[in-house]
Amino acid sequence: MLEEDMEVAIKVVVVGNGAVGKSSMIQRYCKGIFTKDYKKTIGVDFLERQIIVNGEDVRLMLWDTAGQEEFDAITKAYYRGAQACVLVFSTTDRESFEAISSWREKVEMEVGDIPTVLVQNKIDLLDDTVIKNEEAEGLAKRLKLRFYRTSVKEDLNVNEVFKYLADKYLQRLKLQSAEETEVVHTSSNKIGVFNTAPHQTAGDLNSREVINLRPNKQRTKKTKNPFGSCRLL
Ligand SMILES: Nc1nc2c(ncn2[C@@H]2O[C@H](COP(=O)(O)OP(=O)(O)OP(=O)(O)O)[C@@H](O)[C@H]2O)c(=O)[nH]1
Repeated sequence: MLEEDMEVAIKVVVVGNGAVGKSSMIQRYCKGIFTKDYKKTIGVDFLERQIIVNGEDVRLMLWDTAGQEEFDAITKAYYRGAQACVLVFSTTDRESFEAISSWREKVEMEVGDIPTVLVQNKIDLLDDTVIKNEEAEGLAKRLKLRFYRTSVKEDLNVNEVFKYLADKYLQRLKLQSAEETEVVHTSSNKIGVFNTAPHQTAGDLNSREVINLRPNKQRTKKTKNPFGSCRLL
């Protein structure tokens, strides 16, 4: 259990070629709607949703980045600080599948290794697929990523994608907390050893053994408003 009355906020970037369904996926997840119209994302957009994962309040901030290369310079800046990533390609767009590795590199260059998931969207159009199942699964294996097939249109597997990422992020956070506790524990043992030197004062010890407690989690105060779970900012 993490601290009470605190909620974990996770910045998630959704990336992939144009028209694969990134905006639609975020809209489906945060607003529960799907539209057939294609409106190219200019730069970056963001929506958020609060969920409970393993008893923890989690606020997912979903950043919708433009898939068109012309916006690359703008979108890259928004990867900074991202804590999880969704890589999306479309069942009916071969190029979007082949571009996945380069999208991953772009994100990794900015934020390193963060919880990431590979998503094949538009599986309602499987009859027109241009990517074999083995190819998609092979890519996921090569990149060591969990793989989901979604249809934003039919609302298939969208919730699962974000739940998995939140869960994975929380696991890392807990592991990190445990490691920090371990560091404090080890240092305090060392202070005990120093105590055997008769002329040392507490001040001396503190100046030698500095214990760094880093608030390394991005958290916000818990919102009590039950209607605040989905907002357009
Ligand atoms: N059949 C089908 N169409 C979908 C699905 N998801 C999205 N679409 C359609 O695909 C088109 C592109 O969707 P967007 O969400 O705008 O794509 P995007 O990836 O955000 O595109 P950019 O903003 O250019 O990066 C729209 O016409 C959507 O209605 C799906 O699961 N199935």
